[in-house]
Amino acid sequence: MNKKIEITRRLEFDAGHRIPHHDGHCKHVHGHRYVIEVTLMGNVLSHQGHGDDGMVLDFGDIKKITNEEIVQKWDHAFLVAKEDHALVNFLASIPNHKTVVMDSIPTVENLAQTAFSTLEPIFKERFGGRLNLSRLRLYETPNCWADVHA
Ligand SMILES: Nc1nc2c(c(=O)[nH]1)N=C([C@H](O)[C@H](O)COP(=O)(O)OP(=O)(O)OP(=O)(O)O)CN2
Ligand SMILES: [Zn+2]
Repeated sequence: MNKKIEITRRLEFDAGHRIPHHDGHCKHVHGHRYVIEVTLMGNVLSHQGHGDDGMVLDFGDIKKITNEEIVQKWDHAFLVAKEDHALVNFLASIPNHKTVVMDSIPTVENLAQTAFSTLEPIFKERFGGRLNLSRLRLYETPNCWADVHA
């Protein structure tokens, strides 16, 4: 019996953003402690004598890839929409500021979709298609999150 199993690794990062046309307080520059949960689906490996025996994938591999591709890029960065010209120009005027200019408004939905579409092909390519990114959850606050499903 070797059923497909989902495993999830959670990582956290801090970033600034604003939603420029928001009707409420989110139009102001502010930040969040984001939490990203990366869920992979696959079969449990039967690799007697290997470190990954009994695993879908070592949690350490999920951590390493998610860190390299998302967390290190977005942590302590300001995530700004390219259409938010005033803020893009202001951030560009600060020497060495860590700014990530996004194609879309940095809502939690859009950030989650960006993270999903960045990570999905990487997991597929590195693990020979035996795994798939089945869900990516991004929390913007403890009460607000978005899920992207494969
Ligand atoms: N669908 C979305 N709605 C909102 C988003 C979003 O990304 N997608 N973002 C915001 C704000 O940026 C903010 O992050 C959320 O603020 P708020 O609703 O105040 O959330 P809190 O958890 O801080 O609310 P509490 O009332 O303090 O629990 C707004 N909407
Ligand atoms: Zn916010």
